[in-house]
Amino acid sequence: MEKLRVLELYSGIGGMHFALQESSIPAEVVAAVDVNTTANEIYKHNFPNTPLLPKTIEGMTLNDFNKLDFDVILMSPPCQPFTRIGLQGDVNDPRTKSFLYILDILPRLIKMPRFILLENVKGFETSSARNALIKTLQDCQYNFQELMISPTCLGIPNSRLRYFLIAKAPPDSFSFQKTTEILEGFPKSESSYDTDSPTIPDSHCSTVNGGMREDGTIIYKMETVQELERKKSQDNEKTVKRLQDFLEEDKQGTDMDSYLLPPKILLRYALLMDIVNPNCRRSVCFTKGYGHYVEGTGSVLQSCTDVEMESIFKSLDVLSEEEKLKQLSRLKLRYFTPREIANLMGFPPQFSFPSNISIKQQYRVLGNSLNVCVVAKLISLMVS
Ligand SMILES: C[S@@+](CC[C@H](N)C(=O)[O-])C[C@H]1O[C@@H](n2cnc3c(N)ncnc32)[C@H](O)[C@@H]1O
Repeated sequence: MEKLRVLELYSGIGGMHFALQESSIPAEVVAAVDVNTTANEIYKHNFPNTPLLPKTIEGMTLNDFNKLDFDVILMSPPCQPFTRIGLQGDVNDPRTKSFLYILDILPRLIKMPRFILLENVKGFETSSARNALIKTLQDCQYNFQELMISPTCLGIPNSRLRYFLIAKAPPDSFSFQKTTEILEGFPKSESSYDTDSPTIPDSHCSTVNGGMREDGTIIYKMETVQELERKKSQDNEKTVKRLQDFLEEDKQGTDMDSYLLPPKILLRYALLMDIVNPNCRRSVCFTKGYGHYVEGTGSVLQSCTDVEMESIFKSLDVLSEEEKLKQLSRLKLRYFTPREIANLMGFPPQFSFPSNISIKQQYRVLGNSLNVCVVAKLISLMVS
């Protein structure tokens, strides 16, 4: 098979490029396009030989696209216009402009790409932008399939439910039976997990419900019975790996203490966080605010497993601030490191950050990226 020429749009830190490598499809990225300086620096650090265009997509002319002579588009357009907790500006949000521009360019290309893969947040499927995408693909006679997939489908203990669309130009068709429905998980024949095991309910990256005391000091977690049940069933799901497989060793040189939750955060938010331990088989979606905003941005790790979490939380209410802190500190709650989040997101060991990129920036770009294993499997599925 001749090498496929791939155009990576909204390339960020190169999640799509890593997925392409992971899929083992003979291919080369002929151009990556992104406007973000930090993301571009990280991309260049990891893929020094890939042509990276640090410009806006709408700043590229039809001629620029034609000259790239690509067979595949891999893209994850900005998701803020479609997030369920956001304003849902959809096509009226200026951040959707570049995507609409791509849809306008597509039918006018000298050579339309054979394959297109798009990733976006849950919420995109009900947007006008999605309808415009479907109309363009139908007008251009593409075969396509929409899917909603979380890495838990692949036995990875992390929820990151995302919308995907894979498209194939005629006369090629998919190796699986396509449907007009949005598939939940991979097509049956393609995933032994899906056929052999029950679907694991995904947390949908939701934030944890909470409430504040009248004096404003402590926020209580109001976990529903269903949430507790879901967590329990996820932790019992033997086909999903344990978090310990994704953690960094507490080796010399990694200053794990710097990831411990500071006392102020512990006192104020400990009851609101999604706390997991190395034996768990789940974690919630890590977003770009992780390590900065506390609520709903990702799980925190109980690194001292000798202490029973329930025993600490049970009596917390009646304790003084000082005692509370003492009790909570016994759990050694810490943030996941960027490397651990990258591991959960399927980034290979050779992925790294340039030394000048701060931890906050690392969390931010990882939160904007994607699960490499999920996309690798989708690329294989699309091209086979
Ligand atoms: C959801 S992130 C994609 C992340 C990427 N897939 C990764 O693995 O890191 C969207 C990216 O689109 C870029 N972007 C947003 N609007 C753009 C535009 N008009 N032209 C080029 N890049 C844009 C942002 O800088 C951001 O890096």
